[in-house]
Amino acid sequence: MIELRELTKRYGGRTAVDGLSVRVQPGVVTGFLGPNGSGKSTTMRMILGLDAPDHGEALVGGVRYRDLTWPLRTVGALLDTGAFHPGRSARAHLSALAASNDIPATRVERVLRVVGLSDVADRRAGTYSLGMRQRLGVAVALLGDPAVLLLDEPVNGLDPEGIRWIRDLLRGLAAEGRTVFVSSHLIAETALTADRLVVIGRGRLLAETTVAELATGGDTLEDAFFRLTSPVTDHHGTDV
Ligand SMILES: Nc1ncnc2c1ncn2[C@@H]1O[C@H](COP(=O)(O)OP(=O)(O)OP(=O)(O)O)[C@@H](O)[C@H]1O
Repeated sequence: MIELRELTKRYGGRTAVDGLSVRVQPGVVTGFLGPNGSGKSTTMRMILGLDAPDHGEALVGGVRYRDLTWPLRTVGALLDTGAFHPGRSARAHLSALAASNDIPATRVERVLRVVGLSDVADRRAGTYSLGMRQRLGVAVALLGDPAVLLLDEPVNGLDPEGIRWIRDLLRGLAAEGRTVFVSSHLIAETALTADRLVVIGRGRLLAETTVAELATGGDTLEDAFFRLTSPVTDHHGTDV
């Protein structure tokens, strides 16, 4: 489980995340939705200890990230798919991470298989397409067999086959009982993957709901999403 308690982050005079309190449950995919600039990435960075909150806290399995003994074995994250050394192969990259996190080497071959990179595992990551880098990012997230997974806009830039692959993978991981928290600004795509939804705008919680509940209002999912977020969005779709 992920628990956010009054999580708050300010940058200068601007509040990027504003008193956010949410529980993200295991066993389902939870979509984390909001317009551009609404604070999704900042929230994820705070959960992962990459940014310090000004107020409140983020707990993973009841523990702050910085207090986890083996973070990679508790929470896997996909934040930035470009963050691989271009001269290193996928296998070398995963093997180094496994060794430094006390993860058995057998996990390397396992996650390479799961993400479909076994056949190209010795090629330099610098030669990978965006979709292959995304798969390598997912392999890193899965390496420690974590109970909690955090993915920031995982379908960005992927082709339809890649999108379907991510969708099936996330649903499978949730069905295994893991907590899967995935951010997006696209309600239609999120509705195909997620069961639960956390919707934010200007850093504040707008709704904690399910896809089914959101769709019962009579209008389309997209209309329901716009209705929720429009008070915090200007006519260009940019957060103001
Ligand atoms: N390092 C930073 N310094 C200053 N302001 C920042 C920083 N990081 C984020 N912000 C601001 O905080 C707000 C929230 O940004 P954040 O990236 O978390 O939103 P987001 O919902 O992930 O947006 P997107 O969907 O566009 O990725 C924005 O106004 C952004 O400009």
